[in-house]
Order: sequence, then C-alpha cells, then structure tokens
Amino acid sequence: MPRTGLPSGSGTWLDPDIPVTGGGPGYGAVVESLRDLLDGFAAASPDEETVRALADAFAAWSKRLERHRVGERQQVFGRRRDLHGRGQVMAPKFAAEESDERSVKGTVTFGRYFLGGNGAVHGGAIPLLFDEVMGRLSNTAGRSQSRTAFLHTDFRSVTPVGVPLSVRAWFESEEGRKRFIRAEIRDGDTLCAESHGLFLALLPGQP
Ligand SMILES: CCCCCCCC(=O)SCCNC(=O)CCNC(=O)[C@H](O)C(C)(C)COP(=O)(O)OP(=O)(O)OC[C@H]1O[C@@H](n2cnc3c(N)ncnc32)[C@H](O)[C@@H]1OP(=O)(O)O
Repeated sequence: MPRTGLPSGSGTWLDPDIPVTGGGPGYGAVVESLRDLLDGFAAASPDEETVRALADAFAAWSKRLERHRVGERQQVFGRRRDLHGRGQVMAPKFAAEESDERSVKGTVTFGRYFLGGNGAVHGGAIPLLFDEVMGRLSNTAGRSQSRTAFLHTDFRSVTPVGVPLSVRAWFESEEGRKRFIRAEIRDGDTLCAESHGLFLALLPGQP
C-alpha cells in the first residue's frame, strides 16, 4: 500500500496487467461523458431554463454521490491506470501509444474547457499536462514514488484547442533520488511547448 496519496507504481505505462481499482467497467465511459460535459458547458451560452435545469441536475447528482463518498485510499478518480488519463478530468486526457521504461509517447486534445483565449490553450493547463505525464513516467517501471520538485515550461508557439497533438516525455538523467525528465507537445512539426522537471524519489515517511 502506498504511504502517499499518489497511486502506486506499476510496470511500464501500457502494462496490460494494471489492476482495475474500483468503479467497474463503465467508469471510463462516465469520465469521458464528464469531459464532454465540461467542454460542452464551456462552449455553451445557455438560456435561463437550461441553466436552471442544469443546476437542478448537478445538485441532484452531488447529493446522490455524497452517499458513495470514500476516503482517499478508496478513491477511484485518478487511480484507474488502466484508463487513458487515469480516469480523471482535472488534467487533459493523455492517451499513451508507445512506452518503455524511460519514455512515453502519445496524444492529447485539449477540449474547449482548457481554452485560454483566441483558440489557444490556457497557459496553466500545459504545465498541468506536463506534470501529469512526467510525474507518471517518473513513477512507472517499478520506480518508487516521487514528487515534482520543479517543473519548468517554455511556451514556444500557441497550443491550439481542439486539435490532436503529439506528446513525448523521456528520462534525461537520474542521479540518486533525482530524476530529470523532459517533455514536449507538438502540433505536427511545430513545437508548441517543452518542459524539463526534477522529480525526487520520496524518502521513508515523506508525504
Ligand atoms: C500517477 C501520478 C501522476 C501525477 C504526479 C504528479 C506529481 C506531483 O505533482 S507531486 C505534487 C507537487 N510537488 C510537491 O508537492 C512537492 C513539495 N516539495 C516537497 O515535498 C519536498 O521539497 C521534496 C520531497 C520535493 C524534496 O524534499 P527533500 O526530500 O527534503 O529533498 P532535499 O533534501 O531538499 O533535496 C534533495 C536534492 O534535490 C535538490 N532539490 C530539491 N528541490 C529542488 C528544486 N526545487 N530545484 C532544484 N533542486 C532541488 C536539492 O538541492 C538536493 O540536491 P543534492 O542531493 O544534490 O544536495
């Protein structure tokens, strides 16, 4: 059992034996619907009747979910390593396509929910995606859990909303507890953003 709130490690990213940790086979479809809902809500200018209906529906679902509330160790959200994006909607969904012990490649499409302005992804959503991908890479392949010590992001060109983008992350070096990881997001040949980060393996007792 992990000591920290982070999900425990597993084999390589695309390990077929990653255990399903709650929520059942339909959980991934619900998370996809939630992503669609957030994108649809962000893109809509709803009339009053629609706003009231939404408020009532959301309140009813919040109340219903309250009955299923669990502690952090039993939480399903963000712990489904068998699903792209770990079954969470906080960060944009990264779909891994190729991985080995020290690198991963895949795609991401930032939905309308992540719009900053003028068709560009919000500048805070990009490091969020990097931390998600680089942090998980740091913790895979049997490595112990780590935390982000720093994450530097360079925005090289506008990252477009609604376009499939390629993402790559890889180990640059490892020195004791220090894992230096790099990552980039590209729109075709265009470099949109790149990042380098330091992930520190946690010591016993560190939260
Ligand atoms: C599946 C999950 C995917 C998502 C994963 C997401 C990962 C995350 O976002 S984690 C959340 C964000 N990060 C945090 O909250 C971390 C908060 N910070 C901490 O807890 C601590 O500072 C921690 C654990 C990182 C390091 O503390 P500690 O273990 O005491 O390390 P410390 O002894 O200070 O430093 C160790 C070495 O790293 C270096 N170091 C530490 N921080 C930094 C830094 N920011 N910049 C450069 N070097 C650093 C030190 O200089 C030292 O180097 P050396 O060994 O050469 O002297």
